[in-house]
Parts: sequence; C-alpha cells; structure tokens
Amino acid sequence: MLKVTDIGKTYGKFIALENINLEVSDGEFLAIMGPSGSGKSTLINILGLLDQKYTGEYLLKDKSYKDANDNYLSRIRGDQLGFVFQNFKLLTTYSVYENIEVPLIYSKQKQANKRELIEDVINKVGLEGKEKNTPSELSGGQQQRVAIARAIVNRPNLIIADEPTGALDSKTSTEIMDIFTNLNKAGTTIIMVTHDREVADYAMRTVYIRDGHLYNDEKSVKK
Ligand SMILES: Nc1ncnc2c1ncn2[C@@H]1O[C@H](COP(=O)(O)OP(=O)(O)OP(=O)(O)O)[C@@H](O)[C@H]1O
Repeated sequence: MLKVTDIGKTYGKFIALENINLEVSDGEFLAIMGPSGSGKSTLINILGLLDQKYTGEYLLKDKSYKDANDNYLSRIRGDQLGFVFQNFKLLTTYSVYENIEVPLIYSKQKQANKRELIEDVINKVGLEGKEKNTPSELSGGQQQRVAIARAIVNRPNLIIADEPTGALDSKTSTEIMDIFTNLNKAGTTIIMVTHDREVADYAMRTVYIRDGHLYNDEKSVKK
C-alpha cells in the first residue's frame, strides 16, 4: 500500500521526524503510538498527502505525490483516502446524510447511486434513523460513526485515523473499534494513531514514535 524511505521533516531548526522507514501492506491495520509531541501527526499528515514538505521518499501505491499540485492532490485524497479525527470535524449545520454526502459532491455518479452508497455506509456504522439529525443532536460515538461513514463512502484504499477514540468513553471506543475491525476484515487498510494501548491492541501491528524516530517495538525505543 505504501512505502516510506528515510523521511525527515523539520520546522525551522526543530527536527520533527528523522530517518523514518515504514512499509504498510494492503489490508494491514497499523497502530502508531508515542507520547505527545513525538511526531505522530506530522507523520500521518505526510502519509495522508496533507504535507509535501519533507525529505526522503513516500510512495503511495508505488507513486510519489511530492511534486503534485493542490488540485490533483485533493482529488487523490478524495478518491483513495478516508480521514477520521479525534474531534470528528463534521459540518455542524449539515445533517448526518449531508455530511456523509460531502465526499461524493464531485463524484460523477448518478444521484440514485450516491443515495445507495450513503445508505449502505449508514447501515454499516449503525446510524439508521439518524439521517436527518444534525451533529449536535448526536452523542460523541454517533458523531464519530458519521465521520467514519463519511471517510468510507468513497470506498478508499486507506483510512487514516488520528486518535479516533480520543474523545470517547471506553464502551463507545470499543464500538468504534469494532467498526474499524470490520472494515479492516473487509479489506480496508487502516493506519491509526492512538495513545491508548487497548485501542492499539485492535491493530495487527504497532509501531512507536519517540522524538521523531520510529521504532518497531516498544523495547527498542531509546530513552
Ligand atoms: N507548524 C509547526 N511549527 C513548529 N513546530 C511544529 C509544528 N507542528 C508541529 N511542530 C512540532 O513538532 C513536534 C511533533 O508534533 P506532532 O503534532 O507531530 O506531535 P504528535 O506526536 O502528533 O503529538 P500529540 O500526540 O500531542 O498530537 C512537536 O514538538 C511540535 O511542537
């Protein structure tokens, strides 16, 4: 799915990432753990094609987007990637249905097909009956379900989730992780940042970041 070779990233003189190497296979479910400020968001911004200012090489499906223009990048992000964030990032004045429809606005599919895709993901995340509600009328867990539905409606190859359970209680977190597990079982590759060991345990593999360096297992993390 993707290959990162010797990636580095600096903010002025500050080294945020150094010598990062990482390969993620199709169908993998990877967790990235690490303390606050260690570089997790910086790394997934690069993986999610939200940041092109890095050194080294990043190939997504064997292709580099380092020199791609903004329009092209937005299209690739829309076609291939789905994003889920800690604070949901839903449009507050839109209904559940309309939020999920957003990624399909530029899609050339017919209206009836779009409706079918949206209804399908609403069922997948268990939000039947909430289509007309706005986010403020939903619980945190339900809002995250909307965000997941929006992330998967375009059937992306890769889901990037940044602390998807960070704002949720443990029972709701389990429900959200069950949704991710089912998506992964159905073939979607997932990369998830989390602080929570129990949440990371849902993934097949965990890597650790500390001070901008990536480690494959916790024992090798240099203190
Ligand atoms: N735009 C920026 N300018 C300067 N420094 C930055 C910028 N963005 C991030 N940093 C620094 O880079 C380091 C890594 O930040 P990053 O957001 O990737 O950490 P993180 O592991 O995601 O943290 P958290 O778990 O708290 O979200 C931090 O020390 C941060 O202060």
